[in-house]
Amino acid sequence: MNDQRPGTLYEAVGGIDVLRRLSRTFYRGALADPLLAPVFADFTPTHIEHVAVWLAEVFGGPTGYTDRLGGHQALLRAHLGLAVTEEQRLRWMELMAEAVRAELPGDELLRRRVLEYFDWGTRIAEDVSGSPAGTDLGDPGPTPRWGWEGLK
Ligand code: HEM
Repeated sequence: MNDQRPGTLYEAVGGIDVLRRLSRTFYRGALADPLLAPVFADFTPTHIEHVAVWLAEVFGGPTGYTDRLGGHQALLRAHLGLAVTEEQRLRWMELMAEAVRAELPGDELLRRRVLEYFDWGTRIAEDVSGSPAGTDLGDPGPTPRWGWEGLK
């Protein structure tokens, strides 16, 4: 993991509009998928924007999720009670990998780092989703940051 590059993953993906497209393409797939659609029964279009804003912050861009949307704790709380299975997590990863191939620049290291973040993050989402809605998560600390060498 010593393949250092200058700048942030946020800059390398091409900024917020690319992350919006990534999020939109992913949800188009997820909502059409028989295994995932039931999990997203309460989906609204704001979801697409919120995921893009979260990813921007994780990848070293603007801190909009912490500033306006409740930060790390709100992100974790959104997954409480969903009871995500490992099979659903793996399907989520497959659909995100397709979205990454469709929407991100053709830079293999960049794509790999982004998918490594999703592999890490979906395991946390699955774990948290096993606790009931409203569970007190304590202070999870600041929003995680992911760069060219993974978790910062
Ligand atoms: C790195 C992995 C993940 C990220 C970055 C992520 C991101 C987010 C964000 C930002 C929200 C809040 C949306 C909003 O405010 O409207 C959210 C909610 C949600 N996520 Fe995830 N998520 C991840 C993994 C997963 C997985 C693996 C599943 C299920 C298979 C999942 C299912 C959901 C659902 C159903 C909601 C909506 C909950 C509600 O109704 O409020 N997420 N996610």
